[in-house]
Amino acid sequence: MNQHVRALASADTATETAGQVSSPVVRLVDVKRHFGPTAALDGVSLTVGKGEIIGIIGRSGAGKSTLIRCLNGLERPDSGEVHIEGREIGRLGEKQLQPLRRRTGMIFQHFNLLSAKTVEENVALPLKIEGVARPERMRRAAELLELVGLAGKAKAYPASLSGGQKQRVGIARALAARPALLLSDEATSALDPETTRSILVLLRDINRQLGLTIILITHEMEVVRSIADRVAVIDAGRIVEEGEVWKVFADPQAEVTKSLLQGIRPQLPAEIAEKLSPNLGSEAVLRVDVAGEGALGPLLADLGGQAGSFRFIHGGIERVQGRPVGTLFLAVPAGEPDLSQTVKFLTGRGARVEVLGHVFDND
Ligand SMILES: Nc1ncnc2c1ncn2[C@@H]1O[C@H](COP(=O)(O)OP(=O)(O)OP(=O)(O)O)[C@@H](O)[C@H]1O
Repeated sequence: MNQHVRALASADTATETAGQVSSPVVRLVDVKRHFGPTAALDGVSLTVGKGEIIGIIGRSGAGKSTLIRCLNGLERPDSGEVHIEGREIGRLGEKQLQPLRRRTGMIFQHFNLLSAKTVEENVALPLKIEGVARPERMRRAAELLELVGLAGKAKAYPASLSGGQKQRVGIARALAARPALLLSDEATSALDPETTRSILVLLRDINRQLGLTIILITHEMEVVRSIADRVAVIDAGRIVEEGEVWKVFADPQAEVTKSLLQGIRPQLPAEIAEKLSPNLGSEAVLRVDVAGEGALGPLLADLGGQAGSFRFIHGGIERVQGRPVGTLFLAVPAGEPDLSQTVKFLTGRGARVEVLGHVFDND
C-alpha cells in the first residue's frame, strides 16, 4: 500500500470505528416501486455487507436503474425499506438525505464530468459543495488522482482524456467525500474490453485497500465474473437468483441467469448441435457442469472406469473467484441402462447433467 492509499485507508477506518461495523451497509426490505401498471421493483429484499462487491445484473427494463435510484435517494419506494448504514432513507426529507448521500459515491456509464473544469476540480467538486476549503480539497484531489493512477493529469481537461482515464476521474470524484458505498451504474459499458479490465482491476484494488462496499449495476456477466463476490439477478422487478458468483456460474437456476450466461459459458458447437436428434442415435450428448477444487480430474477418470467409453466433444474450465468452474460436452453410450447409470454417476458426484440429444458415433 503506498503512502497515499495508507492515509486514505486510515481515514476510512476511523469512520468505520465510529460507525456500525457489524451492521450491513445496505439493507433493502421488500422494496416496491410501481410506475402506473409497471412494477419496476416488485418486492426486492437484499443485504450487502461491508467490503463486499455485489453485482446486480438484469436485462434492459429489469429494474436496475430504479433500484440504484432508490439506493441514492433519488427515487422513493412505494413501500418497503431502504437502509444505508443502518438508517432508513426511504422516508427521509431532502434536507435529511443530503448528509447521507455523501456516504454514497456514484460512477456512471458516460462519466458525467464537467467539461469546463479541470480534472482536479472535477474530483474536488463534492468537497467544494460540502464547503471544504480549497487547499484541503486540492490536497485530497491530488491524493485521489494518485490512487487512480492519474497524478500527472490534474490540470488537464476531460476532453483530452481517454474513456478509461475519464472513468478514473469519475472514480476519484466518487471517493472524494469518503463514501461507505460506491454505486457503479454500467460504469464500464462504454469502454473497450481492455480498458474495462483495467477499470475493474482498479475497483477491486480500491475495494481491498479501503474496505469500500461496491454495488455494480450491469447487464454484462463478464463484469460480475471479473470482480464481484456475490451476484443478484433481477428480472421484472424481482430478484430471481442470488448467490456467490462461482456457484451461480456453475449452476444457474433461473432462466434469465442461464440466458445472461450464454455468451460467456461454453456452448455446444453449432455443427454438433445441428446433428442432435431427440432420441435417435448411438450416443447421448451430455452437458456436464461441474465446479470446485479437484472436482473435474477424478470425475473424468472415474467416469471412464465406471461408464466405459466416452468422447470428449467440447468444453473448458475457467476460474471464477479462484475456483474451477467447468462445462463439458460428452458423448456417452445411449443405450439403457448405460445412459441412466452415467447420468446417475455424474449427478452423484455433484455435477449438473443435461441430456441434450443423441448422435451417431460416426458423426
Ligand atoms: N419514470 C418512469 N416512468 C414510467 N416507467 C418507468 C419509469 N422508470 C422506469 N420505468 C419502467 O420500469 C421498468 C424498470 O425500469 P429500469 O429503468 O429500472 O430498468 P433497467 O433494468 O435499469 O433498464 P436499462 O438497463 O434499460 O436501463 C421498465 O419497464 C421501465 O419502463
